[in-house]
Amino acid sequence: MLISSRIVQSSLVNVPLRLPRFFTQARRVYKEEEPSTPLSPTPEQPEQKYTHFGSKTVLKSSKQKLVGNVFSSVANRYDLMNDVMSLGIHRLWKDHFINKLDAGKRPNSTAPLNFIDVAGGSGDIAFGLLDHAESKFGDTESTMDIVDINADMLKEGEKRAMEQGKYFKDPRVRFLVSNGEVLEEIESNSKDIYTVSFGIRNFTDIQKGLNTAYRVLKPGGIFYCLEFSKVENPLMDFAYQQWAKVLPVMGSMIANDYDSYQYLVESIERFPDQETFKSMIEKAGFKSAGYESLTFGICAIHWGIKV
Ligand SMILES: COc1cc(O)cc(C/C=C(\C)CC/C=C(\C)CC/C=C(\C)CC/C=C(\C)CC/C=C(\C)CCC=C(C)C)c1O
Ligand SMILES: C[S@@+](CC[C@H](N)C(=O)[O-])C[C@H]1O[C@@H](n2cnc3c(N)ncnc32)[C@H](O)[C@@H]1O
Repeated sequence: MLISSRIVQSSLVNVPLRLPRFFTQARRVYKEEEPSTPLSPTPEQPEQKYTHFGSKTVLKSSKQKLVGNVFSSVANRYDLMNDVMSLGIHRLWKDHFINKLDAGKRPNSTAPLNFIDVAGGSGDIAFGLLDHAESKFGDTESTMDIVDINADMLKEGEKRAMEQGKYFKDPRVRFLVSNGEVLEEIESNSKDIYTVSFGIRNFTDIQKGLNTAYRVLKPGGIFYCLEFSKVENPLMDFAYQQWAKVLPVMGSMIANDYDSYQYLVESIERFPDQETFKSMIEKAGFKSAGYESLTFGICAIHWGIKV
């Protein structure tokens, strides 16, 4: 019997797991650790909080630049590396994310939606959301702000829009270089849908990013996040950890960049687990917060509503 690709696809994205009790793992707690060898503050550098850059402890003021260097370095091989590292499964995650949100101006509605895709990079989610709104609801009016702190990554998005002949120099679509933790150009209470995909993990202050998402959303607006998370099944976690060890080697061989992919692996490890991140979403003020783990918890979709 031919197994339809959709059955295979859905089994790779969302595996209904009934874990026996002895399989459950203690939840790893996300916390900012003080540096093991604290840099003593100098007169030029008053006491500064530290943060992590992957597994390294760095001055908080330097993280944004370090992350910027990483994404400027990976930008031109970003799409290829995603397919290689995830065996193409990242596409299934993103399709599921877009279909589950199912956003678009309904035919009987007069008000187009205002989307913002933060850390939008090469446009996978932003373009996918607009395509979905148009194909499912005939929506060609909703607007999209694609925001990213890194101009090189945004250039990849603009290049794709130009090559595909869609959304380039489109009055509905803006490409904005801006920090997702602040979004100073975005008015409060102005957006209907806020999405962030594989981006918030890289923020210097994740809670600040969530608080800003809350600020820019309208009452009734939806926060929607796709991010790496914690693998709940110990056997799958073991296999995943072995795979993760290979990612920097792939980065070195394909993109000539071992360190950026070592950072990727370490940043995934540092990101809070599903429940902890849900609590952070609630702390920002969102209600009805929830999540869905995908592919054994390799990543998860989290959401919340601004009431
Ligand atoms: C610097 O930061 C980044 C740089 C960059 O270029 C991209 C990103 C964003 C990254 C992604 C969107 C994808 C990254 C991919 C991974 C972290 C790997 C995910 C791994 C898998 C989906 C496969 C896991 C493999 C195993 C568990 C090994 C055993 C199983 C198989 C080989 C068969 C496949 C079966 C399953 C997957 C269940 C970035 O942040
Ligand atoms: C792995 S890429 C994700 C791109 C895209 N959302 C996707 O799903 O493929 C992470 C993106 O987050 C961006 N980023 C990191 N820190 C950011 C910040 N503070 N504000 C906005 N974007 C940020 C990076 O520049 C990069 O483009």
